[in-house]
Amino acid sequence: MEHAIAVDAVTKKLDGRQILRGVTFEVGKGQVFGFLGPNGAGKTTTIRIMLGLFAPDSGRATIMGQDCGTDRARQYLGFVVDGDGLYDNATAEDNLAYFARIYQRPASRERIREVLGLVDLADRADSPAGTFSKGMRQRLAIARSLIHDPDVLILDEPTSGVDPSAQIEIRQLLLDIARNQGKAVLLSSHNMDEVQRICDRIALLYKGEVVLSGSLDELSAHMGRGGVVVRTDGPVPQAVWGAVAARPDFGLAGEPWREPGAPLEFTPADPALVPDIVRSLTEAGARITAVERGGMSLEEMYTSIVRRDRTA
Ligand SMILES: Nc1ncnc2c1ncn2[C@@H]1O[C@H](COP(=O)(O)OP(=O)(O)OP(=O)(O)O)[C@@H](O)[C@H]1O
Repeated sequence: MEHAIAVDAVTKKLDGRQILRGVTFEVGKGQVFGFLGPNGAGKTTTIRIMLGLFAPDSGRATIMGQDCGTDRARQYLGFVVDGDGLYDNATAEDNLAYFARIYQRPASRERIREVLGLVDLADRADSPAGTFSKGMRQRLAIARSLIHDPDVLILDEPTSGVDPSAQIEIRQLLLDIARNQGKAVLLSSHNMDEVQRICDRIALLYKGEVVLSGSLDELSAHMGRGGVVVRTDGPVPQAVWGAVAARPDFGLAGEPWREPGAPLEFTPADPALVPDIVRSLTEAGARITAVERGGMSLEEMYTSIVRRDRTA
């Protein structure tokens, strides 16, 4: 299947410095893709290449199979980067009409009202953008990026600086755009919780390279090494942890007796050992309240990679 966005071994030098060192990732239609990385990792440079503002030194970047930077690629692409780019004195409707003309796809009044409805601003069509809250401006900017019905949407920190309830609305909108309209949404973000909530897949860029990529479920299970977390009712008595610590194949992690009330974490040699772990704990007198799969959160994955390297 053709990828909506395909970035393949892209390199880029700026001012004699190697900024991108072979960046590769793909985004499919209907997906929300999280593009992550610490400051200076090269996200904006990669986004500029996708928007056609920079050409790669080597490698290839395409939007719906068309080379980034070509008019054909641009027609498939909507974006909100570097602020919302709205005209404060123009009404919401006029802002959209203006951008539709830039895309050489003049939009009918019906189309403009339809897109404003999608971002829940239909009743503010005649209000100047300057009267809108930050969250409403961001939704109007997203509407603007959708006016020519692109297949791909690229958003740089779309919820930065908006209040929590407006963030929820924007996330819901992005999910709707991907799931119900089948568009590919690439979202750069420093907010791991947000990415974990709405993204299907991620790429973590670090020092100009993708150091982690894939579906969040797979990454979490893989980096958590298939472990399990067992929660108990009250502190774990010595006899209980002693019973499971005596079985190296159970893979008891840490020293639970040092932290009264902490859950017991295991990375068993074989997932089939989980019922044996539960039985051993119960027989030793533990009152188990929950057994959970112990994958890593995205934030834990991110910090384990970035911190590990910084301290190396
Ligand atoms: N036009 C330019 N000329 C020279 N160097 C640049 C240029 N643009 C960016 N850089 C450098 O490239 C590196 C990567 O920057 P980039 O903006 O792509 O990172 P980023 O991942 O988007 O970071 P942030 O999260 O802070 O936005 C930085 O060291 C930056 O100083």
